[in-house]
Amino acid sequence: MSTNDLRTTTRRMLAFVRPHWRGLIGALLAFIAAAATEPLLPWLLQITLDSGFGAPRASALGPQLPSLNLPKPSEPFPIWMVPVVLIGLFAARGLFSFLGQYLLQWTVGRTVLDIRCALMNALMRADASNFTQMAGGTAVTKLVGDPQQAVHLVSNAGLTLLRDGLPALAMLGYLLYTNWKLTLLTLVTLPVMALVLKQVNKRVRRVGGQAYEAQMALSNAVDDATRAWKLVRSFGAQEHERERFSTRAQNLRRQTLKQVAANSMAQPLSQLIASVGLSLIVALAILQGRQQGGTPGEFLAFVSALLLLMSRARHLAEMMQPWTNGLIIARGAMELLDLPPEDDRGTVTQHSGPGALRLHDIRLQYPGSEAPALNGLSLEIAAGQTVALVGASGAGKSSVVHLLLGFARAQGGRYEIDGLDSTTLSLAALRSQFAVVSQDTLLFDDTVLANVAYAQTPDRARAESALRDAALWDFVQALPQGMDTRIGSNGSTLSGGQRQRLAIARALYRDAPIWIFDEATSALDTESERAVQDALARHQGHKTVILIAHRLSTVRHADRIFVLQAGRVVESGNHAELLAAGGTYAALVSLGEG
Ligand SMILES: Nc1ncnc2c1ncn2[C@@H]1O[C@H](COP(=O)(O)OP(=O)(O)OP(=O)(O)O)[C@@H](O)[C@H]1O
Repeated sequence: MSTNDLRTTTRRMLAFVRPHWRGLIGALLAFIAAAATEPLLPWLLQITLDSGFGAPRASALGPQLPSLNLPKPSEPFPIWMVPVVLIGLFAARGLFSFLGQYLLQWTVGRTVLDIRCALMNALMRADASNFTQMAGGTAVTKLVGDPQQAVHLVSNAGLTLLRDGLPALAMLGYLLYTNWKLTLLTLVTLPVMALVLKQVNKRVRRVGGQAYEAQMALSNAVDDATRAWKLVRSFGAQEHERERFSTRAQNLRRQTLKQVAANSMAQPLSQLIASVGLSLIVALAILQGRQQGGTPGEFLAFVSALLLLMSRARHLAEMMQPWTNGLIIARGAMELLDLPPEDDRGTVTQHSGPGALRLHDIRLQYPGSEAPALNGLSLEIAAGQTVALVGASGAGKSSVVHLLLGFARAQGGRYEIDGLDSTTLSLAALRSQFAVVSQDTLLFDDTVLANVAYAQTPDRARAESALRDAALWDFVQALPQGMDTRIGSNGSTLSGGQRQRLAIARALYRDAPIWIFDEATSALDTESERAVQDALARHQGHKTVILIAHRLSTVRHADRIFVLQAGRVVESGNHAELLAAGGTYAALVSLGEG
């Protein structure tokens, strides 16, 4: 992490804190008020001693403290005042401390919330390509753990800056006032100390970055092992996963140790430099005292003030490490803010058409891949038509879906929807035209109803109709809480076929003009598949339906079948026409039947 990165991250953090500055100022005032009660304690003690026992007896108590030039009570005060004032003082101090902590945490909490929401926002806007590279655990750590930890570390460091910085300044003023020559000489050691601390900090930043990466790798290992728990157990791979985890955990331990070692170097090094400076100054002070005269009291006052300043300065130097570590974590999390967002330049934000599609000479190549996934692909689908895309694995069927939904942009060719160039539509407007059931069934840890009416206002009657069409109504009705039954993480309490039918019901519920079924019935038994096909047939003519299936029996009733090969359409027609043509489709059918 470079100094520039540190500065940028600090600016970014401050931008998140700024809206909550009132909380921060409130906390600061409360801390100052709490600190201000401290000198009152010795003063009260003095009053108690001087007046509580009657008239002051100078001979017994020795000389008055010269520095405490405070009002002296002349009359003995009533005894009941002792507990009242003492308790009142402690109560005020406690209250201000509590208020300071509370307001600080309020500010921290608000800031963390804002950062988390901004990160989630960035994640939701990020281009699809980001998700193919990002591990699930990474996003969780960056959104959940990192903001809290980063703001906590940085705010604690900031608090130290206030707690020690202000008294250090005051002490410096006092030293300059009493002996400016010697004090200025003391400051000579500062550049040396700054140089050493800079070197230490450089190392802290480097090993801190490595420790952060190691932590991310560990989170991802846990994410893999829990998400793929069935696979892990069926492969008997628990030991393998344990070892993968243990290797990464060891690495994190090593990196953390290096981090702690780097952090701990700051204190002894700064103390060593300080001791050189201190011995020099003390020697000079004695020399000055001998030559110019001066009382041992003056000498003692100067040296003790110097020691106090150094102790504060040491705390300030130590503050750099948590500050840097906090910023390293913050930068890691805020990387999400820099993810390239989706290319959403379309200006038409509302579209409601019949669902006609035209792709002409499309060329699509994924970033980083050698060959284009779609290479001169052309096809036309009239509104209300049911069409099928077939072809060998890797022919480009799913890439057509990616293109239609705007997850990937074509590098060449033209994609029209209802006669409009798709790039003129905003992504939200474009996607509102589709309901998709994808190859990998994705469900949410919520009720059946919430899954069917996903991200829309739930309408029970409409959900029931969608569940009936998806041949799942009988099953849902028999559940203990019907549509209000929770289905577990990714629908873990359902069978594969039930999960797929629920995903179908979700697509049917969405009132979009174009339905895409990408291998959507692969997990269904023949009876359920027939039921879904019957439901689709009932909508035929009202909806544009795109079916993608390896089992050709499921697409034979389509109005038109497009056969894809190496990213382009090589044949099209209905089942009978394509069989009669005796081309690729006929070969695929005979392969399937054979
Ligand atoms: N995100 C991606 N990044 C890079 N290449 C990709 C990506 N997705 C797909 N591809 C490549 O694009 C080509 C077409 O893939 P696509 O998924 O469209 O095929 P498909 O016909 O749907 O295959 P299947 O029937 O196996 O699902 C393949 O060569 C694949 O490796």
